[in-house]
Amino acid sequence: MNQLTFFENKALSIPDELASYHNAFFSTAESMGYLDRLTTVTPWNQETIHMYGKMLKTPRLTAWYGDEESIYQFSGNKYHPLKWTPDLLSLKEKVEQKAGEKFNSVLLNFYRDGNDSVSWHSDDEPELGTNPVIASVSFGQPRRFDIRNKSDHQHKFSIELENGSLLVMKGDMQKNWEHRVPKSIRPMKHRINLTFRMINT
Ligand SMILES: O=C(O)CCC(=O)C(=O)O
Ligand SMILES: [Fe+2]
Repeated sequence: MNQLTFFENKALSIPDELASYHNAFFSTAESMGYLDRLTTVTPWNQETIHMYGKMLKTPRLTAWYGDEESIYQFSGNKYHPLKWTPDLLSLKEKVEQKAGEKFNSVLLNFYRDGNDSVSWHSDDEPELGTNPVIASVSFGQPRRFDIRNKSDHQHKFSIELENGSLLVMKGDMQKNWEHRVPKSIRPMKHRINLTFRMINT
């Protein structure tokens, strides 16, 4: 069973208007290949963020790829993307076909173990536009993905993002909802997540 929330024995998935989930979008063998190659060839970075007057290290490693003009502004910094690799371009094409959308950039997250995480946030930067479609691919260790309503934190959903899965977020998912990947006290192996985005330039 993948879903963690249940109602009368029926698994509750994310409402269709917020996201669609595709398990085994990539085969296990394909996924393991991508995980291995992306782990080793990506120039991973650990960003520092300013929070509560402290400089904190982001609890995961990241990398940003995309078309040259897909510059991403965050906390007063401008991030220039790395150039597409053949692997990332082929992933982008498959994901674009399924999502029925074009993307010009991808953010890679590397969760090294259960201590790595991403805390509650929405991907609502202005350059993503209103109601963006964001396609999220996961390789490696399955991790829990939580979603909660911004105005009612008790209104929430959880799913497990499995090896080779594709989650397409859409509608008002970024406007009215937040998401996270929580830390886990159970031992966790490597996971790489890729979120394909269209940055308006
Ligand atoms: O790792 C994930 O599944 C989510 C990553 C995420 O939310 C993000 O990069 O904005
Ligand atoms: Fe996100």
